[in-house]
Amino acid sequence: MLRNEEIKTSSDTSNMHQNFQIVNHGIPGTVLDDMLDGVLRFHEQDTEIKKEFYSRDVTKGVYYNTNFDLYVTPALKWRDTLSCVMAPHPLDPHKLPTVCRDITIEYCEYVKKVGTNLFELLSEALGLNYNYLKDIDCAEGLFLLSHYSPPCPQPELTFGASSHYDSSFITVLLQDQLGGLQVFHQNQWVDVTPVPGALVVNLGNMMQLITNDKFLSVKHRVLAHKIGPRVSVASFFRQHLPPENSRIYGPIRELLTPDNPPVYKETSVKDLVLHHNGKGLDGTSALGPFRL
Ligand SMILES: O=C(O)CCC(=O)C(=O)O
Ligand SMILES: [Fe+2]
Repeated sequence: MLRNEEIKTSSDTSNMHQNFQIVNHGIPGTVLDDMLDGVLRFHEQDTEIKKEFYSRDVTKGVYYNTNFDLYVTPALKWRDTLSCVMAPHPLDPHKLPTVCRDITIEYCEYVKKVGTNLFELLSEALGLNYNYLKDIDCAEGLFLLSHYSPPCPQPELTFGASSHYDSSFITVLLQDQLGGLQVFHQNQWVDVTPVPGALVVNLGNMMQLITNDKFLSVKHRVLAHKIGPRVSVASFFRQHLPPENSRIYGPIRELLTPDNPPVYKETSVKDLVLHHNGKGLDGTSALGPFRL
């Protein structure tokens, strides 16, 4: 696991990295490889078998489709995705595709631990008790997206994922070695070059909202490739469209001062996700309507 100093401590969070890679995360390399293989196995099955999982109903625990924002996005992405709602309610394992069932469950158990550790470190980096972010349920929800981008004949015409911010508190991302992920940093797109065995961590919109812009969510995208396929697994720490009475989040009171008044309204994860999904991956932050 990364050490606290690597995230930056409470006295200096002004330049908090919005995106970083971690190597000592405790997940065995074989588990990472098996997870990527599992995703490949699922997507490379016969269409007839995958059809069983095809749906655009986001209230399902497991669903497979292409471009979740198909009907609103200005341009289509070169990517298919298997989406699995892994937590807070345990998913019935039988809902998961057989070809990647066991490894998905095993990988998620590890990722939950990584997420818990990260929320402890991020709490401390904010100058809060290490339990703070866990206690407000940031680590409760886990929404897993297993992406597959086939080789693309004209990669200059599309993206693996167009420019966007994640709606999560944090996203733990496992990518294969092909590359293509970029973050927008100091006014330019910068490659997040794959490091064998590493996980990428992105800060998402919900983190930016509760920290009142102390931690900013990272704008990122994935280029399409002539070669491939490219496989990646994004673990979103947030609840997935929870019920109406879900928890309300606003800027953390302990971080506010007369010089740092709240800049966001209180909102539920559900409202933010609905707005995010409703506008699609259009390059803008979903936080706009939630700003005061
Ligand atoms: O495939 C990747 O590397 C990134 C995926 C991503 O940004 C997402 O699922 O939000
Ligand atoms: Fe993303």
